[in-house]
Amino acid sequence: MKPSVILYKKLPDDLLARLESHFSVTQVSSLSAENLQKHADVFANAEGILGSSETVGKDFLSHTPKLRAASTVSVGYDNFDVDALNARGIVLMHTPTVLTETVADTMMTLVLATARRAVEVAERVKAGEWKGGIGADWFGIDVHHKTLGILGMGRIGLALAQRAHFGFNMPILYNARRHHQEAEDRFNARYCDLDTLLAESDFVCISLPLTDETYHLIGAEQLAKMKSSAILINAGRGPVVDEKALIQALVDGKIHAAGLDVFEQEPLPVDSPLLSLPNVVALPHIGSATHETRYNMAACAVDNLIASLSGNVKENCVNPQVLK
Ligand SMILES: NC(=O)C1=CN([C@@H]2O[C@H](COP(=O)(O)OP(=O)(O)OC[C@H]3O[C@@H](n4cnc5c(N)ncnc54)[C@H](OP(=O)(O)O)[C@@H]3O)[C@@H](O)[C@H]2O)C=CC1
Ligand SMILES: O=CC(=O)O
Repeated sequence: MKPSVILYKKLPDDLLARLESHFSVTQVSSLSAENLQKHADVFANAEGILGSSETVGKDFLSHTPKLRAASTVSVGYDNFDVDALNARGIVLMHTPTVLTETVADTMMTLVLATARRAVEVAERVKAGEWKGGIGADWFGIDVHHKTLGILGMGRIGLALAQRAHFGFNMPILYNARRHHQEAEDRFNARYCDLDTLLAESDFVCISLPLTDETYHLIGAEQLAKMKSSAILINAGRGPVVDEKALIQALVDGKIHAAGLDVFEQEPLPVDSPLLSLPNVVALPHIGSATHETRYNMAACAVDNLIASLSGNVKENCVNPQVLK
């Protein structure tokens, strides 16, 4: 008999067929309490789950006594209680690498859009305000040759550094837990502590995961250390930045602008003050959202679930210690 798995995200037809050739698949709309109750038998027998964004913690695990593997269609896994998975010996698989270049493109989009005020001035054109030669109130600031600071020099940070160094001649500063020789050799990136990065960067770009250590890493104190001409870009996770402090810094002119793909609460509430600030570009968490990359992520997640439930894991495992 095929192992039973629960799918809580829509998949393209060919990938669904691939999943169904290995497993007995039950598709649910979400992992809500309502669905857990409605499909209690299915959850009780599930050996694997595949989907994204939903919280998988102790409560969920109490409904899935036979679970052996979880496959998330994302690289970030802060929505999983990894300690609880480890305690049960459940393998957690994710989708690094396939999305790296696309997310770096999104970060560069935010750098350019905020510096050149692309969204704001395009709105003014649509509103019929372009009536003659434009004046300084339409101008932005240069990106090329400015200093780009990267918080988190992992896969995405490295791909961003590549774009900034080769494409825009930008000096690169970075901070991570360790030095990254590849970034220093290929992009002439300079490792520095957080305070130095904040003080010297024209763009502070966050490509960090959300962990206990990175929660509110950027708050009022850190924002005050940035140049008043600097721009903050966050495509890591919303709670890495204290959003209230960010709003205050933007309102007070402590920093010049912000480009955000992630927020403390998603979807961003329609009454968020961020939405009424002209110097904010807010994207709806589209870091990896291209047709090609989302397909590749889904394919990777399907392969990850097949590999993990057949005891054939070679890559993309968050907690390899449970495999031993
Ligand atoms: N907006 C979006 O749609 C997307 C957002 N993301 C987010 O981006 C994150 C990064 O992805 P990816 O680059 O693949 O991950 P990596 O694991 O390759 O890189 C993470 C980097 O963060 C650094 N880091 C972690 N903790 C700390 C800390 N406490 N202090 C300083 N540096 C730290 C790591 O340091 P070290 O190298 O020293 O270990 C590493 O350089 C994801 O976890 C996810 O949250 C990812 C994809 C899409
Ligand atoms: O935020 C997206 C991810 O893949 O992580």
